[in-house]
Amino acid sequence: MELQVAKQAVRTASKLAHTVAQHHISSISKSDQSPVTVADFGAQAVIISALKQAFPGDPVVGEEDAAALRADDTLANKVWALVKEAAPHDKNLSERTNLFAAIDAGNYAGSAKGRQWALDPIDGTKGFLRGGQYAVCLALIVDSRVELGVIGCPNLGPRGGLFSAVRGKGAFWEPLFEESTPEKISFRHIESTKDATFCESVESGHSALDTQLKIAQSLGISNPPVQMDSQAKYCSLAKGDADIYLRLPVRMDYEEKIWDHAAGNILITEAGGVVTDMNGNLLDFGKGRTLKDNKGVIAAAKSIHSDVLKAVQKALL
Ligand SMILES: Nc1ncnc2c1ncn2[C@@H]1O[C@H](COP(=O)(O)OS(=O)(=O)O)[C@@H](OP(=O)(O)O)[C@H]1O
Ligand SMILES: [Mg+2]
Ligand SMILES: [Mg+2]
Ligand SMILES: [Mg+2]
Repeated sequence: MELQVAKQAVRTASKLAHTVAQHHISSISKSDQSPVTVADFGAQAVIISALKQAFPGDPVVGEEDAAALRADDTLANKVWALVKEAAPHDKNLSERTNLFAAIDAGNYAGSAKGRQWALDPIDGTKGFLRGGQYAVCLALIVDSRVELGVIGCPNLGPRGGLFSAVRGKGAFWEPLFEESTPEKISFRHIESTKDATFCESVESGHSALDTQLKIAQSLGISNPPVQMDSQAKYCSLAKGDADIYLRLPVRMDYEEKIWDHAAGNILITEAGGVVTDMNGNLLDFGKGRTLKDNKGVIAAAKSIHSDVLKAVQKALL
């Protein structure tokens, strides 16, 4: 039930974003200087509305809020038109006033106990703006642990990708905009770290790419890294296109957001990988809206994760 609802909602939101991407996209700048677009707001509205219909009692930790729309009627009308086109029969979104409430329902502060959804309506908004990779990411967290994750990647591969994982059930790929049987995916088998390929951030402000280069060298890696925005990085590892994703903090005061990692986290573990922080601890999704207790992210195949962790710790001594 949860999986079907999450997949349908991510498909609808991905279609909305993909439609916006066919035209010139403008963005507004949030208080942290990061960009947000009409597609981020629209995708958050349709996903939260679908969740509230199926699971009215479940809280949602979503990235966006409706403040900018409440203050700008033209912007609100644009988002409303997208939402009506993407989800014309949604009863929770029958009037424009419902739009703000749906988006603002993502304001949950997070908790260590019980169910909560983590939603990144568009992850990699910068990638979205440059026509690169971006991802619609939704995860169900129960008692601080991710139980289900769904990621829509409109630009990953010729048919896009809908990635999904449920704890204990494996990781799957299917084309994003067609109905077809999901295919099981997994990490590729590699014997040694020297054969590995990194998948890394595009933004040097999001991850210490210079340090990562040194770590790659210390692991004997000569393959050039693959750079892409968003949780499409986790998807690439899970389907065996790359082997290591490092996200090493550039600023020690930055706390990673749970919606930037939750769906990718279970996709990795269900595809045969391991995710820890740079101290080797599992990510704790029960500390609020951020991963307060973790610094850095290391995702890799089970067979090489401990070697990668050692190399990271040596490089940061
Ligand atoms: N300083 C800093 N450090 C780490 N992460 C940050 C930082 N600033 C922003 N963000 C978050 O990065 C999210 C995008 O990450 P990506 O992996 O797509 O970025 S990139 O590959 O580095 O370009 C991006 O998510 P979206 O806003 O959903 O695009 C942000 O939540
Ligand atoms: Mg994000
Ligand atoms: Mg986002
Ligand atoms: Mg953002």
